[in-house]
Amino acid sequence: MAASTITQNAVKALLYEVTTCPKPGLVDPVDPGSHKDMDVFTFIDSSLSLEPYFTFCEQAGSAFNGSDLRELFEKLRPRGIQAEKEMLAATHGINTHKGAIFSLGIFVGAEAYVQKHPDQDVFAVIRQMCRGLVKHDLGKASAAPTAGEKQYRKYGLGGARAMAEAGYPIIEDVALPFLAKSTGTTNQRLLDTLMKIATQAADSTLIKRAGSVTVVKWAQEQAQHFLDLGGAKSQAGMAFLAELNVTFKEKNYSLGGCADLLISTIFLALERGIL
Ligand SMILES: CC(C)(COP(=O)(O)OP(=O)(O)OC[C@H]1O[C@@H](n2cnc3c(N)ncnc32)[C@H](O)[C@@H]1O)[C@@H](O)C(=O)NCCC(=O)NCCS
Ligand SMILES: Nc1ncnc2c1ncn2[C@@H]1O[C@H](COP(=O)(O)OP(=O)(O)OP(=O)(O)O)[C@@H](O)[C@H]1O
Repeated sequence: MAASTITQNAVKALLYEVTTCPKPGLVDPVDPGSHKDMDVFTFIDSSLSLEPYFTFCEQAGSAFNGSDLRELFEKLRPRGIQAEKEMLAATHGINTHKGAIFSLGIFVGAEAYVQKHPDQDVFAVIRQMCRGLVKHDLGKASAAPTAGEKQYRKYGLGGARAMAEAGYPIIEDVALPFLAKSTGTTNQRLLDTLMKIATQAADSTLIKRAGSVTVVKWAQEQAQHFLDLGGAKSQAGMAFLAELNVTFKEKNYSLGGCADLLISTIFLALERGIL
């Protein structure tokens, strides 16, 4: 049976993001960036493996009729852990989409819920779904802390979880309006939107790889400089982006979190006919 529109747009969003080129440090069709263990084909395999997961998230969102939306998030989470395993089976053990399984799964569930409850707003629904998430996940010590858990202890940054609990303000207030107003080819619009996200995000993948939080301000300044030069539609912008890609690869930097935020932005843009 063909997947529904929501699920198709989720998979499409993953494929649009990896196709966008050239992204600094990230995997795209001509360059795996700072990710030597994967390439665009790994991302295609990973994206298609996640279709049953998005179908689940969509059905769960569509069927949910309770009064406490945290219960919807609690339904998605164990299925998300299974989806991580399915991704790793499809990629022979490589983490291509861990962050996207988390954030896009939330968006798919929320969007399906909103389609059944059209008086509600998707970002407000996400805020209700993820209420208390940072305290719940990061408020206790863990035996084998992840990068996100370590950064919470060291810098007080809540990473992907804090972004979800706040209802993704970077997407609602910055990325989606920016993409809606953007012009040019799809690739130019998506590159500019990625860099717009990078002017504001505190990306836990970047912090982990740099081993320092000061990298955040540096990366935000680089992204702003690219946009100030005229972005993807300008020769100066594209020349600067090529230099930035070299710097990212030399330093083994990656904007994995920004890529995930772009993926969810693309998903909503497809849902709303902006792309
Ligand atoms: C919260 C998640 C992303 C794990 O976080 P973790 O502490 O392992 O890592 P970390 O915080 O560094 O981020 C993981 C990924 O999130 C993305 N990310 C990084 N920064 C950001 C940001 N500011 N905003 C959004 N996404 C980001 C990146 O892709 C990164 O690789 C999720 O995988 C999770 O909940 N894992 C626990 C198991 C689980 O419940 N899985 C199912 C989720 S539905
Ligand atoms: N096009 C892309 N290229 C690379 N990473 C991406 C891309 N799109 C999204 N990401 C995100 O970046 C994350 C991968 O980052 P990273 O490779 O640092 O994680 P890791 O495999 O846990 O760490 P390491 O490679 O240091 O062992 C994934 O969770 C994924 O969600």
